[in-house]
Parts: sequence; structure tokens; C-alpha cells
Amino acid sequence: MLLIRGAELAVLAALAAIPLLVDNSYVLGLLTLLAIYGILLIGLDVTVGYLGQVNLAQAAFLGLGAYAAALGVAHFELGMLPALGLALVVGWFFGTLLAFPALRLEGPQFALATLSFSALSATTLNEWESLTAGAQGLQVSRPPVLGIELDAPGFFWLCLVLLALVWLGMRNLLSSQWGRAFEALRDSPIATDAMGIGTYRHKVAGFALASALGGLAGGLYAFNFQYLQPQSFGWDLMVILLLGVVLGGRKSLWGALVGAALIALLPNLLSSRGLFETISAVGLVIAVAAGTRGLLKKTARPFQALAPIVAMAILTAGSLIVENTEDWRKAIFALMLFAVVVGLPEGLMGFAAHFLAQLFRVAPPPLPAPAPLDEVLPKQNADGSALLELRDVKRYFGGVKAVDGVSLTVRAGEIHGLIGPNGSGKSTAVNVISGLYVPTDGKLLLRNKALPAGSLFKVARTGVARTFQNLQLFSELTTLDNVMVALKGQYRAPLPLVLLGFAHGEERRAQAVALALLQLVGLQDQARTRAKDLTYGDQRFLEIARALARRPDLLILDEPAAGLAHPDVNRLVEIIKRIHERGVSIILIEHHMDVISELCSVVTVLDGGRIIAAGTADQVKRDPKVIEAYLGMADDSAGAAAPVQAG
Ligand SMILES: Nc1ncnc2c1ncn2[C@@H]1O[C@H](COP(=O)(O)OP(=O)(O)OP(=O)(O)O)[C@@H](O)[C@H]1O
Repeated sequence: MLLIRGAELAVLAALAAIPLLVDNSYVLGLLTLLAIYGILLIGLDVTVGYLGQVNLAQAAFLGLGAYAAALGVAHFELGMLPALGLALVVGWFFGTLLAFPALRLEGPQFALATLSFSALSATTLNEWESLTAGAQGLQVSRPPVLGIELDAPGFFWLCLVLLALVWLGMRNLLSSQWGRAFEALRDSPIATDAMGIGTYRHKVAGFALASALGGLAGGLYAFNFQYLQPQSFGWDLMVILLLGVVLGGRKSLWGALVGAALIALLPNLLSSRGLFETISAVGLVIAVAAGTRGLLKKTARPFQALAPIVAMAILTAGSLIVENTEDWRKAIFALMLFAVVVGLPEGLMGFAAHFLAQLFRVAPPPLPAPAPLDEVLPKQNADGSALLELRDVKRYFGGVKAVDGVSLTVRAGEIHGLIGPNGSGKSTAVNVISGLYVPTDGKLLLRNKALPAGSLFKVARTGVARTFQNLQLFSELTTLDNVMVALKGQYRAPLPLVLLGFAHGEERRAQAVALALLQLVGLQDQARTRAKDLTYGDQRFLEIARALARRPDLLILDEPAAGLAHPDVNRLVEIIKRIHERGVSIILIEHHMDVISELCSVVTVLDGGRIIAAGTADQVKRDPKVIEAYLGMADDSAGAAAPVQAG
């Protein structure tokens, strides 16, 4: 950690020292642009990298921020800092305004919405000539900072200080509960909602933050160039910004800085022959190194390894042959983008990080001791009172009556088994209870209060947690982080404290709690393993630990033994017993009748969306309707064997 902090400080100090050592206005101009683009790309990376949304509006926010700062100075005689504050607020305001409707959309539709906003913003800046001077361009004067006129190095240092502050704030934010929530909702929005974290509101917050940084960068841009034209913030720039994020490496502050350096250099790269030749050659070396490493370690397919080498070889040869590199601009960008997208999907910094990790082998900071289970999961009062009541609940899909008038009561402290042949409506029933589906009709009560209908997020906040039949883990996050995501509701340091880095205490407490839950399911030694690298069985246990982090009154386990090998099924039974000892009430959907018999005090049997039997496991196993329902299933799988045979 100290090494990383040291590297950050060294790079910033080196950048700050350059104007003292080199008296060159061209270099200073590039450095200033690097700092401005750095802020802009850190913002863009929040949406593209962390939230996984294709945001095509960041250039527009740069423009809006630039004009806001310029007009603030021209019309209200603002100083530089208030003008930059105005640019930030304008970016944030329009970002929020766009985010509310646009983030209701997904994938390409969202990208199109941001594209439309860019077009609208460019047209308005262009046509509102009385305010912006339109295509003619707007002269901008650079106001003093706290009464001091800044020369070129002074302005660069201001940009660098702001970049350092943004860097620091974002590093703190992204390594906090907020950053984890952003990553979680990219991996599984359904599970994020089910963990009580509103995906929509977090996406809106992330987008607004990105736009605010776009606005701030815009203010600096205006005072740097001191001349604005609406067409500078159009589609061309947006493509270059995306190129910067992809080239530098997503989800990385370093990646944003490297991307910013590249896009600051790009236009100059082509006009300086020597520089272009050098960069092409360096690109070829990187492509060869990455390709060879990929082939040797079998992490890359031959095409993935060879294509970038061929592309960079063409670029290097071209840099030596062609007369005027400016004429080949688009082909050059295309070759570079192709090489990076195919060969280095994690960007230059992602690639460099592998090497640096091997070179320095920095041990992660030690984890705290697990918190006592009595604090993490206090024993609940299992008094047998009615916890969850379903009254004549129905859920139809067109003509399919998946759940057709189900009434049942789950009592505090019981493990309530829900069984039935395939397609009998079990998953639909729990999807209605947990808020994934809106019921077609009927009432759902938790402790005599109506359960919110059709909102995973709201139901999660009432004390209901669940796992999923088809695993819904945050696969890119570690085991520990998966559990910590679900703790967000319990650890809420105010945002300013998080940005300033004063949330570490809270973070340590959350780690200790998460470790205790991992210990409960036997995964404490895998805390730093990424969820996608766990065995299938361990992934199922991780989902249970994550759901427990919600400290639920009611835990719904949707076929937790599905696909588990026999030893893991035994382990699962032990885990469920341990959870039950804490007084947590459980609804258990299961096909393994021996698991149901061992664990459940009450069993409800569904068939065709209706309850056909209820009672103890022994009673329902002997019920003729249940036997008929199961035996009526032609050649069913072994896992779904008739209950009479399995017990
Ligand atoms: N989203 C949906 N759209 C349309 N039909 C659905 C949907 N979800 C479930 N169904 C139908 O509802 C019925 C009940 O399905 P459900 O998945 O709830 O059963 P299940 O008891 O959980 O089955 P399994 O044990 O195979 O998971 C089935 O006929 C299924 O095809």
C-alpha cells in the first residue's frame, strides 16, 4: 500500500517539478492538458469502467462546464475558483437530469440516450448565439485565483492540485462501500437490489459524479484555451475520450492518467515524426511481450496474441514509410484501437499491473480477526409467531398460472420447506415474496405489515434476504467483498468523510463482520479469492454468507443443494443448522427430500401453482396427492425423485 501511495506521490511531484526544470511552453501546454483530461477520464471511467455503461455524453459535460465557467466569469465576474465550482455544479445538474430517464434504459438504448443528449447540448451551444456566440466562438478571460493572476505554470499547478484532489477523493470513494456497490451492480443488478442496495439510485449517483467531474474539467479547459467553440465538444472528442479509457485501462485511476497522457499526446504524436516512430516501436514491443506471455501462459488464443503484433508491426513499418502521417490519421487510430481491444482488453495499465505485481509482490494488508458471531448475527427470538403470511397469492404469466391462490404462514424460528415437482411454482412464489415479481393478486404480510410489492430492494430492507437458484454472485469481486457489499446498509459514513478517507474504521469493522460470516460457511480462507474462481459448491455457500450479511429475519434459500456433490450437501445441511441456531427463520426450496426431512419442521407441497399438501416431512411424504404429483412426472431427474423414495 505504501509503495502505491509512494508511486502516486512521486508521479505527481515529478509532474509538478517539470515546469521548474524545463522552460518550454509546448511541454507545459501538454502537461496542463494531461491534468485536465485526467480529471475528465477519471469521471468517464466511473460510468464506463465501474458501472459498465457506455456513456457517450462526457464530451458534452466538458462543453457545458466550459461554457458555464466562461459565462460565469463574463457575466458575473466570478473568480476562477467560484467559476470552476459553477462548472462542477452545472455538470452535476445536467448529469442528474440526464441520468434519471436514461438509466431506466439498458445497453445500446442507454448509449443512444447519452448520444442524443450530446447532440442536443451541442446544438443548443451552437444556436444560442446571444449567450454563447455560437460557431463564431467565445473568448474567455482567465480570472485570478483569490486575487492572484496565474501565469502558465501557475495554471498548470492549479490543474495538477485539482487532479490530485480528485484522484484522492475517487480513490477513497472507489475503495469504499460505494465503489463496491458500483462494481456489484455491474456484475448482477438483481443481486445488488436483493442486498438492499438500490441499483438505480447508485447508477444515478455514479453518473452524476462522472458528469460533475466532466463539468470541472470543462471549466479548466475554458481557462486553458481561453477560446470556446461548440464543435470542439462533439463526437470526434467523445471517441477519443473512450479510446483514452480503453487504452489506459478501465477501473483504474492510473489507467485514466495513462489514457489522458495518450489523448493529450495523440494530435501532437502525428505531427512529430520522431515521437510517432518511437511510440509505434514501443507499441510493437508491448504487443510482442503481451502476445508471447499470453501464449506461454495459455491466457490468450493465437489470434488474440498475433493480431495486435501484426497491427503494431504495420504501424511501425508505416511510420517509417509514409510521407505525411497526418493524412493517415484515421488508419493509425484504427490500428491502435484494434491492437488494444484485441490484445489488451484490460488496457495498458491492466497489462502493466500484472508485471508490477510480479516485480514487487506487495502483500495485501492483513485482515482483522473475525467479529464475534453473537454481534454479527445476534440470536433472534424464535417464538413461533406468524412472520410471513401469504393470502391467496397469485402470479400469472399470460395464460400460465405459475402461482394460483397460495396461502401459507411461515412462523418465526421455523425452517419451512417448499417442495413440488419441476414447474410447480416454487421459484415463482419466492420471486413474488422477495419482490422480483409483482403478484397478480393476493396479500403478502411480514409481521402483519404489507410487504412492498415488486421491489427486491424494498423487500430486502424489510428483513428478507435470499439466494438464487441460478447463482447471482458479484463474480469479479472477492469472496470478502461479495459479503461486504451486502453490509452497505449497515455502514454508512457520510460521503464527505468517505471522500476524505476517514471511513477506514468502518471498513475494518465491515471486514471483521464479513469474515465472521465467511467463517460460518467455511470460506474464511478464501476471503481474497475472486468469486468466479471458487468451486461451484463454495459459490453456493458464498451466496448464503452474503444473504446473512443482511441480518435477515427471513432467509429464502432457493435450491441451495442444486448441483452439489454429496459431501457438499452434508456441509450445506450443517451450515443451515448453524444459521437456524441463530433463530433465523428459513424458507427452503429443495428437491433433495433427505435434506428437507432432516431440516424442515413444516413442509408445503406445490403442484400446478397450488398447495396440494402441508404438514411435517413424514406426513407429506405419505400424502397420496403428493405421491401422485411426483410419480406423475415422466422420467424425472434423480435430484427431483419422488419424496417417498428419497427420504
Ligand atoms: N418469467 C416467466 N414467464 C413465463 N412463464 C414463467 C416464468 N417463470 C416461470 N414461468 C412458468 O411458471 C411455471 C412455474 O415455474 P417455476 O420456475 O416457478 O417452477 P419451479 O417449481 O420453481 O420449478 P423448478 O423446480 O424447475 O425450478 C412454469 O410453467 C414456468 O414455465
